[in-house]
Amino acid sequence: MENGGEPSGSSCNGSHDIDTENQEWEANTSIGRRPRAGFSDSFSSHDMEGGMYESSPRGVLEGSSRSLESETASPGASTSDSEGNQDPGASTRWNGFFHMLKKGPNVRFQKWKSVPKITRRKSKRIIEEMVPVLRPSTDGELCYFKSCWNNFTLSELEAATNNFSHDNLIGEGGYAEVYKGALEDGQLVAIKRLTRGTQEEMTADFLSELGVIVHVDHPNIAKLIGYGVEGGMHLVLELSPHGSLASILYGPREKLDWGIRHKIALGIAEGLVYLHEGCHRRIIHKDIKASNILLAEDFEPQISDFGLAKWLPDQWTHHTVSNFEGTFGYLPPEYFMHGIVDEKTDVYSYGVLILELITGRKALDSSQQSLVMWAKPLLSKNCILELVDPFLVDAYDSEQMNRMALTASLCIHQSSIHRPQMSEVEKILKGDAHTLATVKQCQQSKFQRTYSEELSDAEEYNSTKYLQDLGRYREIVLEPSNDA
Ligand SMILES: Nc1ncnc2c1ncn2[C@@H]1O[C@H](COP(=O)(O)OP(=O)(O)OP(=O)(O)O)[C@@H](O)[C@H]1O
Repeated sequence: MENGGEPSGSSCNGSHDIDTENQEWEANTSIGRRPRAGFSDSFSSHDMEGGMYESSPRGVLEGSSRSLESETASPGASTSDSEGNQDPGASTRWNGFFHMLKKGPNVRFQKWKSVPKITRRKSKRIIEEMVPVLRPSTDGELCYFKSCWNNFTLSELEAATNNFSHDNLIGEGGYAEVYKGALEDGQLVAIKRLTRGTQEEMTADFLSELGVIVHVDHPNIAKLIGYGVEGGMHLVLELSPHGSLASILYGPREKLDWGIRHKIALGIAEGLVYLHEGCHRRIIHKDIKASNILLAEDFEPQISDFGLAKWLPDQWTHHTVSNFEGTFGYLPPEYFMHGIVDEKTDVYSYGVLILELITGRKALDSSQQSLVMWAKPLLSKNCILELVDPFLVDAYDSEQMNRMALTASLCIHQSSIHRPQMSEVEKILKGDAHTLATVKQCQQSKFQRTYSEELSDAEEYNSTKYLQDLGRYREIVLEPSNDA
């Protein structure tokens, strides 16, 4: 297992900071594209009542654009439904939506205020009560898109970025180039310009990201300032002066003392609690990784890149994707094996991320060694000293370190049912002994009940299988047809 120098996770789309990632990574990026599950997902629910909820931000945006379908119609692009059937109307809806954005639309988006957690077991009546809140209404909660976010013209974006000059390029991902810019009033921004993938992939990414980010409002979520749809698809975000966590953790790491690492771990946990439990909708980010964590001036972390995010209706147990999307090294076994996505997908990725903060090692190193596989035996023997990043020497708070290591081991549990919820993670990190005792007790009883299951799981999904999956995935990504 190596320190530094390699990509953080093996991603078919891994985003990176321009200055810090190596050439090998760039090769991966240029070949690999993020396969979109949005066109072929199946939405698995045991008790879903068909059609009641939109399944993703795209659903809401399409919903908004449906009323404008007659405005613009353009044959050509199409998308598919959850069964993979082609939907020729999708292109029309998207075109209608973009047309509407260009005009400075009266599309109404609702800011999701924080609400008490509503469990999946809540009655149908309560779920139905929530529905109108999620749809355009006149309850005063709605805000008008154009009054909240700026619709930038292409010339404004060009002026801000010196014509998208290479000197202003601060990051690249699987779908986007990110440019530093200064608006007319002097505000510094990051302009994310979708440049890679097919038109459909870029549109799906744009709609997913816009559809989530305009509805969320939390100190640990990246802030949207506006958008631009002239000459391409652009998102204008507040600039994070320190770039991404990946750029610092695998760059000038001395900036990251223990206090900052702990602050980052806690802030990401709070952001995820908000996404999972604090919004009216359950939002699964699906791509939590070091390059998707931006750092504000005071190193407050902000979760960014909602291109893969999914909304889950309350009564759905999980969502199933049939195409792989996401980043190797950060994804849990049930995702590899069955395509299952729920909150515990993010919990697992979060566990990997805090292991990176503790160890200074990447989720996958250059020889495809998994950080999880390396750290698990050390965690189970409580060999904290062997885990800790040598850069820290012994400059850390031992209690906080123990809690972080314990949290990591809980979050990367092979079986999703044994992983804590993010609200429990937050409490454990803050030193809440009662929550820790409850989680441990709960784990023990689950362990007793599912011991045999656990054994068969362990046989089914071990490191060999992980590497096989990795190999298979790489083959798919490297297939020439993917670049066609
Ligand atoms: N607001 C911002 N401030 C500063 N840097 C940013 C900002 N947004 C993005 N970046 C930089 O650009 C990189 C790529 O951005 P992002 O991850 O959003 O692109 P992407 O194409 O959606 O990536 P992915 O391949 O993960 O889907 C980030 O890792 C970060 O280094």
